Amino acid sequence: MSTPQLASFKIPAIENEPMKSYAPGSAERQALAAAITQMEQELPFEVPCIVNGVEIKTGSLAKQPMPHDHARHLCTYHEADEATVAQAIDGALAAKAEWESMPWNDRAASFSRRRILSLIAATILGQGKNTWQAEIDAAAELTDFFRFGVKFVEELYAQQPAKNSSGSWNRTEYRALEGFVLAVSPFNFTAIGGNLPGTPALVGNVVVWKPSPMATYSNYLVYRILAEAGVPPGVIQFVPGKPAEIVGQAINHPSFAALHFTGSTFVFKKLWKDIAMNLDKYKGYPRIVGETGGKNFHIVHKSAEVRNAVLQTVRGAFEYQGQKCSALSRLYVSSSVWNGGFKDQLLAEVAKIRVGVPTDWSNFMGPVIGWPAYEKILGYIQKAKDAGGEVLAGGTGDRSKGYFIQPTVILSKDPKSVTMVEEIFGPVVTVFVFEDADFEKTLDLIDNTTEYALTGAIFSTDRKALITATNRLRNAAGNVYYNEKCTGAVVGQQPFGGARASGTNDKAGSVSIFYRFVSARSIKENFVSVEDFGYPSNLL
Ligand SMILES: NC(=O)c1ccc[n+]([C@@H]2O[C@H](COP(=O)([O-])OP(=O)(O)OC[C@H]3O[C@@H](n4cnc5c(N)ncnc54)[C@H](O)[C@@H]3O)[C@@H](O)[C@H]2O)c1
Ligand SMILES: N[C@@H](CCC=O)C(=O)O
Repeated sequence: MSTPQLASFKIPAIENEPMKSYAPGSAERQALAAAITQMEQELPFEVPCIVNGVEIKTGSLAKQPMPHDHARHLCTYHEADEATVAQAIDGALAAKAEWESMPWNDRAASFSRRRILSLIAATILGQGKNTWQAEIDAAAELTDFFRFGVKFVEELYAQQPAKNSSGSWNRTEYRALEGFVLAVSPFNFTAIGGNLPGTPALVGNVVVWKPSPMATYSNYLVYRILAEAGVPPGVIQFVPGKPAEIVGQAINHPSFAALHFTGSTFVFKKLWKDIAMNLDKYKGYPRIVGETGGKNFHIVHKSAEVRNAVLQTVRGAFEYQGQKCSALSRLYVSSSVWNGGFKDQLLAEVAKIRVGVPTDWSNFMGPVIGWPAYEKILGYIQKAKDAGGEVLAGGTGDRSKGYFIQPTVILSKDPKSVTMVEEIFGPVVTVFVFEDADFEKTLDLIDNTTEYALTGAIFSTDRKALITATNRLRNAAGNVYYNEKCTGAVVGQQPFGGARASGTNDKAGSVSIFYRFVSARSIKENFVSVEDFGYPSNLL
């Protein structure tokens, strides 16, 4: 028997989750310190796959090391094998009918969660974020994704045909996709881990979720939080393990209906091609949603307020060790500003940055995520040097205990040198100084230098310069900031995503993304019987 829905419910008013400051002596600092200590005492945790709400221990074990202390690991996890993935897909498809037909308010209730302290601690220890970065991610952004998601779906469902001809009623129904959604999430945001399965599930889809090996424990806690909040068994299947195998098996399945991916451009393009090659296997045309890499810029006009531009640059480039898709990595500065104090202030501020374990409150930067990232980032610094780049700050690393790289500033005379073009995903910013008179030429350069188009910021007190830059850079970034760093988009405030090689720009944190995970059905009901098949125009 279907469940009656006896009212049109309104969701409670929502605001962005207030962020806690963790100031010295505050209750939240004390509580978080205790949660971290407890987690450190209890680790390593054992993480199973979870299929149909049941823990599966395959026995094929992998570790998630802690990037600040690589000899120790936060968890050991069971890698999903072929049988487990098959069971996850079958189980999700079996859970689909009940979930998609559940009254919307009941589905929504499972996503109206509150912050969880252990998730912040897991993000600090497992992904190397300092407290503030973990707070904006695992507490604020995750909560916002879910709560605003509920509001966006309410808005989506309210979109109904504008007109009804006399004697009829038109309705639009937002069906879940036919089949299952595959969510493949990155290491760098616990919130994105939750959002990738959460968004499709909110609109009634069932999801097979493969988390990043480097964020397994925090993502497992997200799964548990959702399950405890009421997401039924089978609706989200948690299958950590070998990426290529698990993802390959899922996209080979005839019921594969959508990919919800965030990660590198390289992997996304590969998956898109694999899906295209499988097209004849599928029942429909799979939806492909992917937010990927960036090569984000700041341009500092001669009219810029220098102090603000410097400090925003430091945060944009070095927060979370530059491991945000939105991180600043190419900086264009007008020569009068560069020589008139920007350079000196930038280097003085960078020299103040403390790099070290994320559990030490005074560290602004922590470790990069792992050994391959460490090698890759230092490799890019070497390539920049080989190409004649001048390392003004940093350039070195220490991997004896954790993967630490100093904040690095490179000055390049060649605006198309390798570190101006390719995504590094680490604490490295390359500067190009342009003549004041070449502002417009530099805008074209920004537009043409990389394949990416994710975020950018314009620093100027001259409105005309802001307008010119905004127009000339129309397709160079999906998120643009004036006099503010190019990172830190907030759900419900700056819908996030870029175009070109940076992704499908479906705007996480807005109603737009939900359209990608529904397949609308138009229903027309007629209340007036016809009396003859002929038309008045047929009458003689
Ligand atoms: N645009 C955005 O919103 C956004 C947000 C966060 C991160 N990112 C991007 O993500 C990247 C960093 O994250 P990452 O290192 O986790 O990315 P990644 O591409 O290495 O991994 C992303 C996911 O894909 C999986 N994967 C890796 N190789 C695979 C393969 N061959 N087949 C199938 N799946 C595979 C990984 O296990 C992970 O779950 C950066 O490029 C960054 O710019 C983008
Ligand atoms: N919300 C983030 C984007 C996440 C990318 O990794 C920001 O804008 O900093």
